[in-house]
Amino acid sequence: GVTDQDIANDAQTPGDVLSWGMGLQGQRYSPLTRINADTVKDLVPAWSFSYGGEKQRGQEAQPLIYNGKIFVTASYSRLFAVDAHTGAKLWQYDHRLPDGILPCCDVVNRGAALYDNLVIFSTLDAQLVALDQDTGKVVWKEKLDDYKEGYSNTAAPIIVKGKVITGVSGGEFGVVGRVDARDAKTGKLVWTRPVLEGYMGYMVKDGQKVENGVTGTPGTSWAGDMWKTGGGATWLGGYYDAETNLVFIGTGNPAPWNSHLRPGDNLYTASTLAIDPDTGTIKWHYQSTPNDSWDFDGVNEFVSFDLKKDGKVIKAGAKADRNGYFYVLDRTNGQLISASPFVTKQTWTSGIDPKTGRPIETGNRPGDPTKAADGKKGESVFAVPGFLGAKNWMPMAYNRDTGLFYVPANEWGMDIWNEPIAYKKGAAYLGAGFTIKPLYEDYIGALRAVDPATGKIVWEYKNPAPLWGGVLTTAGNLVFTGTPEGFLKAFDARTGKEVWKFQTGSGVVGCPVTWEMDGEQYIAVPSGWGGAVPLWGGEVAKRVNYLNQGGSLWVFKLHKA
Ligand SMILES: O=C(O)c1cc(C(=O)O)c2c(n1)C(=O)C(=O)c1cc(C(=O)O)[nH]c1-2
Ligand SMILES: [Ca+2]
Repeated sequence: GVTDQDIANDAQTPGDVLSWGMGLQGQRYSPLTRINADTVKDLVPAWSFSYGGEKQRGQEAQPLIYNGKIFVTASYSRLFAVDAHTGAKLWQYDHRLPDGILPCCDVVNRGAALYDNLVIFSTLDAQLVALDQDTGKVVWKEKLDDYKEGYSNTAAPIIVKGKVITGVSGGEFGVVGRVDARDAKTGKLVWTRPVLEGYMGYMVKDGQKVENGVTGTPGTSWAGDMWKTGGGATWLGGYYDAETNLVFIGTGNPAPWNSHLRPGDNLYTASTLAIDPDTGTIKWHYQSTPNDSWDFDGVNEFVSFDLKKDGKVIKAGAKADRNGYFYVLDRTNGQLISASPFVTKQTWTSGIDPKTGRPIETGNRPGDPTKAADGKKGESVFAVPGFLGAKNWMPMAYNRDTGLFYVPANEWGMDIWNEPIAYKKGAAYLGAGFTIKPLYEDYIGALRAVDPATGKIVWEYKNPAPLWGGVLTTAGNLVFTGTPEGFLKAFDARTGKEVWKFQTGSGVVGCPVTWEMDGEQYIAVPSGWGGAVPLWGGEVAKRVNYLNQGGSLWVFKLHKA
């Protein structure tokens, strides 16, 4: 079975892919070189596997590879085990979902975690399920929270020292964002850490709840009782860095979207948190969007890397935030090193104050509805980025050879206005209306190579439709990502030149991975258009809706002459 040591070594062992991020730091970098910028022209399909059924929605997952098997999750909380050599189905698990689930942004799932002989994934009705890797039978199942209150789960769990670490979705329903650690073999809770100031966390000792401290004093960052239903969903899960022994997890938007109802910074929403995996203590936090008024959310992944600057090596981490800034922080203490825009336009700040780390706002916020003539609709403003973000959930990759981050970015803005809203359990809690708008005729998506030492964009690839898939980079000087137009594409990691593409038959919003098996290198990526763009993208979505939906897993290898 998969051990803690195997998981700790994941990034260095190209024969398997055991964790979300292809290694717990989340660099999505493979040392493999057989498929490289020269040979990639000979990359051809080895096989493809259809997910079947009528449940054809966004396939955002990152496959896992272990022991000749591929474990891949699919829309509607399904999980397939497939023979990595032949593409034959080994087994399939269909989670029985109740009618009343409340996912905000499509019925997606981003992947599983492997531990011992288990494959563990979370479901849209906010459960965590552990299956036997050989049979697909349920070994344990735990309720994370109540789906009727708006809790759901779309993220891949991670395993840190025998514990399975999860977040929750539901920021659009006023849930309480939190991080949980459970014993990966049994599913039993070890600790829980709410991420809204005011809430108490606790550990479980001998079956008893032992409180382990409040998260802060809400009075200073939240108005009144607003913190109690304040969102901050941890909906993308986290990464872990062994050098600092910290779990890095992003927190989403404060609830409701209407920021006039919750004056203050609203800690710890729209932040990066560093959490001690042994106790659940928050060691540091960095809030990128205080009092978020645009659904900039901030859940984006924080990727650990060694920053080489002025002849020194700094233990750093980087985050391409939905708010348009590429942040580099000292990952030992959360101090800001740099923040640079990675999109061409943003309207909400004139920059990030390097001393305080806070945004310098321009006042480009939707107006207060209580100040409007009719008391119902506040002044509408045009704001950039749009609420789907300069970058959404789709994970970037870091290449240790080029020293560059590859960021799947989008260029769009929105008209946004605020409306009155009151909290009601299980109902949408926005208090805002919006229309997303493209900025440019010829592209929305842009894959950008960002130099973390300077913040400069070294190259870019422009895509007509928004980019919505994860990124993979390799020592073969390659970067892979998918497009809603149906392609998996490969780029030269140094120049950005497109060197290969393949049409998969539906939009690619999944996360590609690579591994080595019997002396050959393979690439796998799920295909299947969906996610938030077709649901919320308005006129933007029309730019892409020429491909059918449909779920499948594509696997490629080099053609032998
Ligand atoms: O606040 C939340 O709880 C939450 C959850 C999710 C999710 O679980 O997928 C998304 C969002 N917010 C969100 O704001 C968003 O833009 C989004 C896009 C997607 C997607 O899978 O395409 N999910 C989500
Ligand atoms: Ca959200």
